[in-house]
Amino acid sequence: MPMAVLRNSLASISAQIEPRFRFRTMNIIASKNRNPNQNIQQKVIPHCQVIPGADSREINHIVEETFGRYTSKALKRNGKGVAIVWFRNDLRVLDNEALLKAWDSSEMVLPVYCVDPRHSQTTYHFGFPKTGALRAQFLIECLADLRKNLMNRGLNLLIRHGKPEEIIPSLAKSFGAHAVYAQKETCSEELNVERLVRKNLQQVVLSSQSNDKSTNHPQLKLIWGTTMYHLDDIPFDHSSLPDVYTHFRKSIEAKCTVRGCIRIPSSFGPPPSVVDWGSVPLIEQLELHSPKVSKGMRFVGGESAALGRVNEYFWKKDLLKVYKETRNEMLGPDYSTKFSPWLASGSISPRYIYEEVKSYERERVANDSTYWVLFELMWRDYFRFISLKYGNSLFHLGGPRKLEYKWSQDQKLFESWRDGCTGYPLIDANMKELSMTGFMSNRGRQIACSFLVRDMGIDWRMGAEWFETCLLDYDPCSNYGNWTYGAGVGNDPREDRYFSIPKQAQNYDREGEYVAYWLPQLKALPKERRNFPGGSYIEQIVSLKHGNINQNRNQNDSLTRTGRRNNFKGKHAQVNR
Ligand SMILES: Cc1cc2nc3c(=O)[nH]c(=O)nc-3n(C[C@H](O)[C@H](O)[C@H](O)COP(=O)(O)OP(=O)(O)OC[C@H]3O[C@@H](n4cnc5c(N)ncnc54)[C@H](O)[C@@H]3O)c2cc1C
Ligand SMILES: Nc1ncnc2c1ncn2[C@@H]1O[C@H](COP(=O)(O)OP(=O)(O)OP(=O)(O)O)[C@@H](O)[C@H]1O
Repeated sequence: MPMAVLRNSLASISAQIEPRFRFRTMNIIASKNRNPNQNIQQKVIPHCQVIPGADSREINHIVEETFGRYTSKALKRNGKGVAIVWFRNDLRVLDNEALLKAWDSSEMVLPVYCVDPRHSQTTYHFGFPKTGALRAQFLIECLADLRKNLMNRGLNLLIRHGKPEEIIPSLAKSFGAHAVYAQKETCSEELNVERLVRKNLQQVVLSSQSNDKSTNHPQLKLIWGTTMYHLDDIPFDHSSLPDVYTHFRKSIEAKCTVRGCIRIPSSFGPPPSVVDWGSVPLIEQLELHSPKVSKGMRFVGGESAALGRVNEYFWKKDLLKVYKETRNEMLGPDYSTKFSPWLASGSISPRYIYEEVKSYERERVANDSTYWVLFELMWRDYFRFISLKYGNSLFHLGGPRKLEYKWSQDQKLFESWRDGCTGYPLIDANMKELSMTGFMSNRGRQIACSFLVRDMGIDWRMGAEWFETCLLDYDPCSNYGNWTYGAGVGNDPREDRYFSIPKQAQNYDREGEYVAYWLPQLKALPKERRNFPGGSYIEQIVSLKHGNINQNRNQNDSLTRTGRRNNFKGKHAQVNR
C-alpha cells in the first residue's frame, strides 16, 4: 500500500477508536515513515538534545491521556480530618500509594515537600557537594511539575525549607493532622530522618474528640513504593535474600507477580486552607549556580516529562524492540531508555513502566529486548532489597563481604579521573559527559569504575561519592550497590571484574565517535586512532594493569601485566557484562 494511502486509512481508523489507542496509532504512523534504527545508525548527534524531545503541547496531551487511563470514578474516600503526604523520593501523582492512602483516610490532604538543608551539605567522607547543580535543577523541575499535576487534581504542594523532623510535626499540629503518609526508605540517612519525624510526632498532642488516648498523636505511616516487585510479595524475608542477582531474579520471576498500578480519583481535593503554599526553590536559594547544559543530553525534570519519555522511547520512536542490541552504546538519547533520573526521583513508578512494556508486547512485539528492560529493572529492585539486608555495610570500604584490600587515596590520580584528564580518551570522555550533563551510560559507568579501582587502585568510595554529587539518577542503593560490585567487595560471583579499555573501545566505540564528541581535539584523527591517540593527546597518568593501550591498538585482550599495582587477589578475568 502506498504510504499516503496507509497514512490516510490509519488516520481515519484512529478517529473512531479509544483515545489511548488513537494516540498510539498516530505514533505508529510516524514510526512507519522512518527507519526505527535511524537515530542509532546515523549518529548525527546535535550539540544538545532535550529529553524528552516532545514539546509542551504534546507532553500535556500524553499526561492527560495517561491520567485519564488511571482514573476511577468509583473510588470513594472513607476517612475524617486531615492527613499529610510527606513527599520524598516519590515526586509523582500516578501510582503513588502514600498519596492515595492519605486521600482515602481523610477529608482533606495536605501535600508537603521539605527542602532539606542536609542535601546541600557534603558527602560523608570526601566532602564533595551532596547534590550537584544539575541534579538540584532537575529536582526543582520535578517539584514545579508535581505542584502542577497536584493542582490539576484539586490539590497543591506546600513547599517549606528546613528539616522534615521539624516541619512535618509542626504542620501536623497546626492542621490537626491525624496521620502523615510517606514512602519508606531503606538507607541510614533517610531512616534517621524517619526516626526523628516519628519521635517528634509523638510530642504532638491532637485535640482529638476521641477518648482513645493512644491515637492522640499523629501517626507516621510509611508505605513501600520504590520497587517494581513489592517488598511484601517477594518470596523471602529480606534477611535471607539471595546474594547473587541471578538467584534473586529467578526466584522472583518464578514466584511473584508485579502488582498493577493503583487507580486515582478524578480529584484529590479539597485542599486545606493554607495562607502561603511557598514557592518552588530557585537554584540560588540552594547556594548553587544555575547549570547550563550546552552539549549532550539535557533531561527535563518531573512526572510529565517522564511520561513523555516513556511514550517517546516505546511508542513514538519504537525503540523498545531493539533495546537489547543498543543498550551498551554510549552516545545519544536512543540507545537506552534514560528512565533512571525519573525513577530515582520517583517521578515515575517502575510498575507503570512494567505495564507499558506489557502493552507494547501485546500491541507491537514481545522479544528479548522488551524482556530486557524488565531484567534491568530487576537489578534496580535487587540493589534496593540488598540495602535492606546489608544496611550500612553497602557504604563501608569492605562492602557487604567485609573484604580488605589496600586502597590508595592519591589526590592527583583521583582528580585526573574526576576531571577527565587521565590520558585515556574513553575515561576522559565519560567523565566529561558526567560533569557536563549529570548522566553517563551504564557501559561508561562500568568502565570508569573499573579504571578508578583497578587501574588506579583508588578507594572506590571516592568514585561513588563523586557519582553521588553528579548523577541526575543518584540513588544510594543503585549507586553504592554497583560500586561495591565493581570494586569487588559486593556480591559478584566473579572474582575480579576488570574492564580492559582497549577492548571496550574496540567493542563499543570502534569509530571513536563517542570520544570525539566529548573530546573534539580528537576529531581530526583517523577514526581508528581516536581511542588510541598516542602523543597526539595528553599523557597517560597511569599504565593499565592489564595491557598497555599503545601496545594494544589492534589487540583485544592482551593480559600483559605491568605489575604497577597489585591490590587485588584472585584471577583477573576480563568480562563483558
Ligand atoms: C558504578 C555505577 C553506578 C551506578 N549508579 C547508579 C545510580 O546512582 N542510580 C541508578 O539509577 N543507576 C545507577 N547505575 C546503574 C545504571 O548505570 C543506570 O541505571 C543506567 O545507566 C541508567 O540509564 P538508563 O535509564 O538509560 O538505563 P536502561 O539501560 O534503559 O535500563 C532501564 C532501567 O533499569 C535500571 N537499571 C539498569 N541497569 C541497572 C543497574 N546496573 N543497577 C541498577 N539499576 C539498573 C535503571 O533504573 C534504568 O533506568 C550505576 C551503575 C554503575 C556501574
Ligand atoms: N542515602 C544515603 N546516601 C549516601 N550515603 C548514605 C546514605 N545513607 C547512608 N549513607 C552512608 O552510610 C554510612 C553510615 O555510616 P555511619 O558511620 O553513620 O554508620 P555505621 O554503620 O555505624 O558506620 P561506622 O561503624 O563506620 O561508624 C555513611 O557512609 C553514610 O554516608
